[in-house]
Amino acid sequence: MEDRIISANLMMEDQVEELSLRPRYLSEYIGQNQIKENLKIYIEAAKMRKEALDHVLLYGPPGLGKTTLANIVANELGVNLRTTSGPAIERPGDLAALLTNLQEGDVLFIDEIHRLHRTVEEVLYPAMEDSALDIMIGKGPSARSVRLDLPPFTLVGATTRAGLLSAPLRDRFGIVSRLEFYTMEELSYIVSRGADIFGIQIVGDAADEIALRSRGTPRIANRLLKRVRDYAQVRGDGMITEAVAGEALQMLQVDPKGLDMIDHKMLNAMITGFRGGPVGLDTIAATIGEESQTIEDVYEPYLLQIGYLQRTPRGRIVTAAAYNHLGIPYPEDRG
Ligand SMILES: Nc1ncnc2c1ncn2[C@@H]1O[C@H](COP(=O)(O)OP(=O)(O)OP(=O)(O)O)[C@@H](O)[C@H]1O
Ligand SMILES: [Mg+2]
Repeated sequence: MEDRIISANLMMEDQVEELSLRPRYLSEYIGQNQIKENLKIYIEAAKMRKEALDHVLLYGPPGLGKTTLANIVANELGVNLRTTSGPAIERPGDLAALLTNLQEGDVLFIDEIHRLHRTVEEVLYPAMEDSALDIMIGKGPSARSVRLDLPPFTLVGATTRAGLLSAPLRDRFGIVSRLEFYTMEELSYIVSRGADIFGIQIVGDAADEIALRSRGTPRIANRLLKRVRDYAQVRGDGMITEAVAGEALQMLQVDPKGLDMIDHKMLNAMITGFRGGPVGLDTIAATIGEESQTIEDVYEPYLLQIGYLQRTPRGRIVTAAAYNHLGIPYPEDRG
């Protein structure tokens, strides 16, 4: 995948700054109000009962705040957080080692949990359900399974693709939350908060302008803010005015809806090559030279959300709204 300014994926340079921008408590976490409200109650109840919080599954497109929430859950509970990811756990023994090192009430965060190996996943079932670990001792006919007790813990799983989770795994999460794209107002607030943390001045209209182009995604809002900050420092006096923000965003080739070159390429290819669809995902992918999975996880969710694309059983369709945005006449015979 190309590195693009509005990519919701993490680039190296961002990782350090992400740490400083990342909210640490629910009170600093903007938006996702329903999820916050629920978590607040569950966390408080678990603390009152002095029990581990039920297992939590967080899912949604990249950059919406899953990792951030996992950290917050541990902070709010006042417990340790162990972080790992699906592909990082190669063998069942690796997971067993992680689990036996947990202290009572700890949070184990498994990112990209849909990528757990099957054999590893099976270790999780008794761990999640009974706080137990089944270990095989010996080999061949004399092999037997021994059950070890684990301290009660909370598993927080994150994934961009809940659909790929096996049913037995999904069913073992007591709390399942889908993160939604953020509203303009929320993103504008996130931008202003970021500017505060960076110690730069930004006018409200400029924050709105950045929010508008952030594809409902805090990670993109923060990244655009940083690029605009650079521009303001070099071309202006450091203050982010509406004019400075406008010029900087223009230079970044992100259009007023937050669409970039790749979105344009994809929509244009579907319109010129396939009369706007329906086109199968794999065909789109081949036409623009991207992977189907990247399109499905990263590019498409926002286009679906703003109603520029539609999913049908026969493939994706470009909507009239998208034609309109691109300034291309909508074919009359399509009603
Ligand atoms: N609710 C929020 N309020 C303020 N900032 C946020 C919020 N959610 C996310 N952010 C910011 O966006 C950045 C990206 O969030 P995070 O890493 O949690 O996303 P993610 O869902 O885990 O993404 P991925 O799927 O790529 O792992 C964070 O570093 C943080 O600065
Ligand atoms: Mg993450």
